Amino acid sequence: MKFSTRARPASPEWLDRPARELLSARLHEAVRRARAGAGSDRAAGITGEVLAAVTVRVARGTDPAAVVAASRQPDEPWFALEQPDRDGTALATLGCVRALEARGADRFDVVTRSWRRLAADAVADPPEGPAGAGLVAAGGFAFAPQGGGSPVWAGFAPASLHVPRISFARRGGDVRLTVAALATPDDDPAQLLAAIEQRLEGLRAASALPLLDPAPAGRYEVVSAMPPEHYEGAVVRATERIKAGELEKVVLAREVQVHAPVAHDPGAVFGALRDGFPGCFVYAVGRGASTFLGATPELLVRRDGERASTVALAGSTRRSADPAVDDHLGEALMRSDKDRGEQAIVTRRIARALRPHALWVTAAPEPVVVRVANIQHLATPIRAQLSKPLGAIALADVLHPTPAVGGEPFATAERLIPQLEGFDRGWYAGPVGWTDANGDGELCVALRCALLRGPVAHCYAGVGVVRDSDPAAELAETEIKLQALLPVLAG
Ligand SMILES: C=C(O[C@@H]1C=C(C(=O)O)C=C[C@H]1O)C(=O)O
Repeated sequence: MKFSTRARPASPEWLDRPARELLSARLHEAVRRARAGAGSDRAAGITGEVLAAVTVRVARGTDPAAVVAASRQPDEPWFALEQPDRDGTALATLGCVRALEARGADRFDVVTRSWRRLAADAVADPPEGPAGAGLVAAGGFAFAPQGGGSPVWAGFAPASLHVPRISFARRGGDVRLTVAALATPDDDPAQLLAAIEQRLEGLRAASALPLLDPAPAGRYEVVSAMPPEHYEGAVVRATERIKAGELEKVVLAREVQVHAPVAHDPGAVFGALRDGFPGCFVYAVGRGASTFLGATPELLVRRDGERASTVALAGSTRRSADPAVDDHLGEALMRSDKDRGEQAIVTRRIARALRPHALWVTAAPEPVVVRVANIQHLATPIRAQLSKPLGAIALADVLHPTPAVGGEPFATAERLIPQLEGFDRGWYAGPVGWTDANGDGELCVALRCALLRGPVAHCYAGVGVVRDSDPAAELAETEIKLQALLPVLAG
């Protein structure tokens, strides 16, 4: 018997020869521009840093998150955002050639300006194909301007977008790979190319994410960071402030931790979330050894040219395995004055925030019931035609935080939230997503989430507190929301 001795390549050749030549030419051009820029006016924003990238089509079956999870080196930054039910829409990135970070009230503005400058100067293909194909900046923002200062959130700056080394964007069967480098005046284009090629050689063409351990050994412990009575007490105090006329609504959250006998596996958790919540935005942001991930039903904003879309999501009830009971729960939610009121506060504020930037803003006259595996919500889709060239990150700045996660009026809620909750929200309820070189992009609200740090997972869930909120019912609602993550994390 004769066996073929021809060695099969371990990985596909990600860039063919013409793509390599194009990349090489772009790297030369980027270094040339970086040198020219370094000698010119820094005050005009010319910094001597120029991005170069090339985008190619790759095999239809390529699974962006699976390739990234399988190829990630220890502590290499990564990002994934996927909505399986929306035609397999996915963006997954690996590495970082340039981090855009900021803190404080103008953090959205600071990273927007840096990104615009880099994107405008870049030597790259214009965005084309699936959303997110081409050069992007991906990452997220803390809930509060200085949020994430506590040690558990180390690595998660209040604003942190990365321009990745490698990114995959997919829609349907169309998958694109973008590879990027940052050229500075002292760089050698040949070395920049060699670094990219070396990283591409280490990419593994995985077609599935790892599975969760079906029979984990050892003890898992689920603990409230603070006793549940602390949360009920916070709800009581919030309703008192609302009745005193200080504010209409405030969202209060709590933290629950899962202590596992071994380190949580972010790739496997991401895989379980996308299987269990295919209609949600399933996201992951890896910084150092930590990963912040979740499956959220809430879009903060999608910007596509002059169109902006968002959704006002508020008002929640549980689901039932019995379809008749499930429908009944949904109908009761639609008829609940408390939930409709909570929802209307969010819709009104979003429309008001968008109006100064739009030719028109439309909100559906009535909310609809949106169902995900563990919970149902009231949702009002909202669309706007922009009258100003605001990009996705600037729009996130206009909208964040909506009263779905903050309160109304926010100036009052902003002071009350840390006082009553008593912990650092970090990136919980902040925007997570990406923007491209045109300013298009998508950001979701990071809910139903966990911060994975080795064997400990920090999970967060909150509810909107209004005048007639019942503390026990609100505590129960946090438990329903936590059911997105706890079964996946707790072995
Ligand atoms: C704050 C959270 O969820 C938000 C609050 C909701 C509510 O109070 O009904 C519903 C959806 C979300 O906008 C959370 O999941 O932690």
